[in-house]
Order: sequence, then C-alpha cells, then structure tokens
Amino acid sequence: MNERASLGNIDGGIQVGKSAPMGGLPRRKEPISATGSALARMLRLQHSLRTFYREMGKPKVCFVLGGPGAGKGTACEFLVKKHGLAHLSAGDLLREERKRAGSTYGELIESCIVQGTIVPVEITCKLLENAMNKIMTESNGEQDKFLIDGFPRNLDNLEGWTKQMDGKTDDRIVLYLNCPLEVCEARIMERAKTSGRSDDNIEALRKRFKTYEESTKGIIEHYRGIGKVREVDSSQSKEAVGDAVSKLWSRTLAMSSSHLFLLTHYGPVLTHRTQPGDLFMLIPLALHLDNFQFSYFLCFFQVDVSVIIKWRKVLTIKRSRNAWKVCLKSG
Ligand SMILES: Nc1ncnc2c1ncn2[C@@H]1O[C@H](COP(=O)(O)OP(=O)(O)OP(=O)(O)O)[C@@H](O)[C@H]1O
Ligand SMILES: O=c1ccn([C@@H]2O[C@H](COP(=O)(O)O)[C@@H](O)[C@H]2O)c(=O)[nH]1
Repeated sequence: MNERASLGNIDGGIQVGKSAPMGGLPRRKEPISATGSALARMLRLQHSLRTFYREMGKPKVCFVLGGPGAGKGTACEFLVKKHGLAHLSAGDLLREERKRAGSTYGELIESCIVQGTIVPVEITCKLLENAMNKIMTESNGEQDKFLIDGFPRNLDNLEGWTKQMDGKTDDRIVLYLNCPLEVCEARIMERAKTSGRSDDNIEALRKRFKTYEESTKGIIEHYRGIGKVREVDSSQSKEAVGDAVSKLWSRTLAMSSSHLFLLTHYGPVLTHRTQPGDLFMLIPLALHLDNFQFSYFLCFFQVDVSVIIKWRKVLTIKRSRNAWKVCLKSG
C-alpha cells in the first residue's frame, strides 16, 4: 500500500503517539530477599523495561534526505512496495495543504516552494504528525514504520521536530541519498516536462540547490556525527538504488527491531541480533527458568525462532497451559 502524502492537514487534530503495549511489570511468583543489591537490580530491571516498552510503542521513523532530484521519492516508493512501510513526503504534504480550500498557510507555502526556502517547522511538523496519526489509527497501530521523505531540512526543522514531537517517535536512522547535483539537475529538468510543479524549473531549482547546500547538508552531517546516517550512491540506476536501500533496510532497520531479549532480575541475560531472512513470530511469551529462584522472565516480542533453536543446547522449550516455558537443561 502506497501511503504517500494526501493524509492529513493542519486541522486534523489527532493525538500523536500511542501508549505502550504493556502497563507494567508482571507480578513475581516468589518474594526475593530484600537486600540492597537485589533492590538495585530490581530498579535497574524496571528502568530497562520501562525504556524498552516506551520505545516499543513509538512509531519508528527513518528520515530520507538528499538533494532535490536525488531520488528520495523513488527510493521510498520502492521501500513501500518491498517492505510495506508508510511513506510521508513532507513536500507532498505541503503541496496538498497549499491547495486545500481555506488553508491559512497556502500562500506562505507556495512562496517558500517557489523561492526554494523552508516552510516554518510548526506547519510541516503538524502535517507530518497528523498524517502519521491517521495511518496509525487506520491501521489499528499495526503500521508503525515511517519513511519521512525530505525532512528535516534545516536547523529550524530539526529543533522544531525534537520539541514538537518530544520523544513521541523513535527516530532510527537517516537514509542519505548521495547524488551529484549535475545528475539531480538533469533528472529534475526531465521531470519538469510532466510534473507540473511550480519549482521544477531551472531558476527555482538553483535556489533549492542553494538551500540544500547551505542548510540540509548540515543536518545530514549532524546525523552522521551521531552515527545515524546510512548512505547510498543514488546516481546509479533506479534498480541499483532500489536494491541498495532495500538491503539497508533489511540489514539495519529490520535487525534493530528484532532482538531477542530475555529479561531477568539480573538484567538482560540473552540478546541476539537476527539476520535477514530469519523466521519471525509474534508470540507473547511468559518464560520461566526452572532452576532460578525468582524466575519471572518475560517477553512481548518478535521472537526469532532460529535463535531459540541455536540456544537449545542449554535451553529446552515446553508448552505449558497457555504459555511457553523455557527451561535450563539438566546436567
Ligand atoms: N536512480 C535513478 N536514475 C534515474 N532517474 C531517477 C532515479 N531516481 C529517480 N529518478 C527520476 O528522477 C526524478 C526525481 O526523482 P524523485 O522525485 O524520486 O526525487 P526526489 O529526491 O524525491 O526529488 P524532490 O526533492 O524534488 O522531490 C524523477 O523523474 C525520477 O523518475
Ligand atoms: O520539510 C520540508 C519539505 C519541503 N519543503 C518545501 O517544499 C519544497 C519541495 O520539497 P520536495 O521535497 O522537493 O518535494 C522545498 O523546496 C521546500 O520549499 C519545506 O519547506 N520543508
């Protein structure tokens, strides 16, 4: 499903964010001795679980950046088709808002687009937030992975997003499509023959290039500095770029959302990063380790079955009533 743009306007008024999937920790079966270290472990565990569930419930975001004509929209469409992600193009949302009857911001948006300058973040951010909420609501929370194309473009965007979204999203990575501006120019001039866009002409394009060089590149560098940039050479053919972004998605994004964690009083005892192609199952697990005294393990996860199989040297898995039980092998 291509969910590009056409998804909301500023008056949409839907609340952002969705609550964590679980309210709190499960009750333990046996009391633990109230020593200081046990308490410290408990608190640490509680803290990691809170963080974990807080992050789990948030929409996951991949920003897609690159010069005008670098192929952001094209790459996003590919990812939507191949991986079923939701695609929000900030530019498309602004163009949509510009033509909405009665919009307060239509003229301002048009003037920014033609001048190649950046629309104030409050407007763009609200449009993005409304569109994300619409998708999440309509999919009953199932669609929670978003490609945000062409945003954040400058410092105002970056600061505004951080402030307005206030940790409501899990901003995973920035997909940077690196393409020489001469290539971008040739592509846009070709697109201009049919696009009908008021900024697809050489005069507006030069202004957009200037804004890109002066403002957007700094944002990409900011993200690179914190290790979030994944770069693809988008001067290649559409197929090659599609392949590259798809591999990136599988290796980086899918992996980071599919850890197997077993959490205990002692903190996480087992984590594993899965490989592309692993089998995933979404099963609520109540896990017990028989040999531990206070043994409430928990998981509400994407569990990679092949990982469990690898661990079968030390663990066995039994089904007991409605729960799966993981037991240490004796001997
Ligand atoms: N790898 C590619 N090789 C050749 N042409 C491409 C490639 N990727 C995109 N194009 C073409 O270049 C034009 C611009 O692509 P696209 O709209 O995806 O870029 P964009 O980065 O989203 O642009 P903008 O920032 O202006 O919205 C389109 O006509 C598209 O078909
Ligand atoms: O976050 C954004 C995104 C876009 N704009 C304005 O829209 C045009 C066109 O954007 P495309 O991504 O090329 O569709 C851009 O030049 C800006 O004027 C914006 O202000 N903020």
